[in-house]
Amino acid sequence: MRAAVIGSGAWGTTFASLLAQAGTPTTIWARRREVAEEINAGTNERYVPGHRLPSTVRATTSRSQAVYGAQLVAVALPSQEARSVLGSLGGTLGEAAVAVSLMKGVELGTGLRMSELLTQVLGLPPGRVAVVSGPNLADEIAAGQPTGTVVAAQDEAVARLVASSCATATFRPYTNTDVLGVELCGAVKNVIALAVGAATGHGMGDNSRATIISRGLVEITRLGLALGARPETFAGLAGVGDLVATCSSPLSRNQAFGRRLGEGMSVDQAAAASRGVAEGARSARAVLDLALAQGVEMPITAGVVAVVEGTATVAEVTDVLLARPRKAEGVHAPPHE
Ligand SMILES: NC(=O)C1=CN([C@@H]2O[C@H](COP(=O)(O)OP(=O)(O)OC[C@H]3O[C@@H](n4cnc5c(N)ncnc54)[C@H](O)[C@@H]3O)[C@@H](O)[C@H]2O)C=CC1
Ligand SMILES: O=C(CO)COP(=O)(O)O
Repeated sequence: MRAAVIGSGAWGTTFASLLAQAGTPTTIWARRREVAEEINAGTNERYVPGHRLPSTVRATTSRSQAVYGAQLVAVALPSQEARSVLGSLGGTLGEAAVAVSLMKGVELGTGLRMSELLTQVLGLPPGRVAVVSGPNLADEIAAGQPTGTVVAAQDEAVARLVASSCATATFRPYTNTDVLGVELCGAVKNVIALAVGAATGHGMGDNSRATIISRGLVEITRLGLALGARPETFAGLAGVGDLVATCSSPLSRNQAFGRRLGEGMSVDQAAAASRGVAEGARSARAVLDLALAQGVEMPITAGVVAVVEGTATVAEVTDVLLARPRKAEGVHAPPHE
């Protein structure tokens, strides 16, 4: 077994290390030559500072060379860049190769989840595309801290294959066949983490944070159910697990991005200060468009879109959310009369 990882950022490099630790030699595609050379010398200080990479992790700046002969091709790019980066690989993967999305976003304009995008751009049947999503802050995993994750694929056998290729003594994958649900959880929790950060930056405390997390989970669940996800997925590692990790960890880039907005920075300033991609900032609009098309209400997500697009301040969004008609707690509860 040989694997390729497209993307040499925090998660791509860390996931490549997991694959290598699990016994699968892995080649990373890096956009920049100096990053590829550094990985070949055993480190990636910008994205995985302070860690040595296994010797069976290699890197190249040639996409076709990275995927040549790979039975597993994992993709860890910013979601909005995936289409353009992967375009040249369409139809080049081996007969039995499996593509794995490590990304947590929704494509703007098309509303495609990343597994759908991989299917389309790489020319693969949906059954040969898997996703990995869960409470997986790259810095902690690179440091060898234990965590669980979810590997989802339509075909349980494909999910098991991917799970066995990345399982280590500290990285414990569970399998799931609810690809849609697992993927939506990952994309929407980034939007909710951004909202939590914005509230914190604006001076709100733990009660506000917990309220946004809980009502955020309702939004994720509402959209997921409307699109056909399975309810139990939301209570699992990819749902509650990742929502809690991202909304409570100071390591989260999405939360930090939101906090900077809450403190008064512009979107451009917050992006410039970010340690890496903050998917929630760009996927929020795509998620909201999906919700609008389904007639699903997502008021926190709508608030994030308004702040990111500059049509409302954090203070104005807070007022709007608090002034909404009161209702019962349920996912589908109508407003009180
Ligand atoms: N970092 C983390 O803890 C985790 C990240 N993810 C997800 O994985 C995906 C990738 O995230 P990270 O690796 O953390 O991002 P990152 O910001 O650390 O790295 C992104 C990588 O993509 C490359 N890139 C950016 N724009 C590009 C372009 N136009 N063309 C080619 N390459 C480009 C960068 O050079 C870099 O190598 C995101 O969807 C993220 O939500 C998922 C789980 C954990
Ligand atoms: O997806 C993640 C943790 O599971 C990483 O979150 P951030 O992109 O907000 O850092």
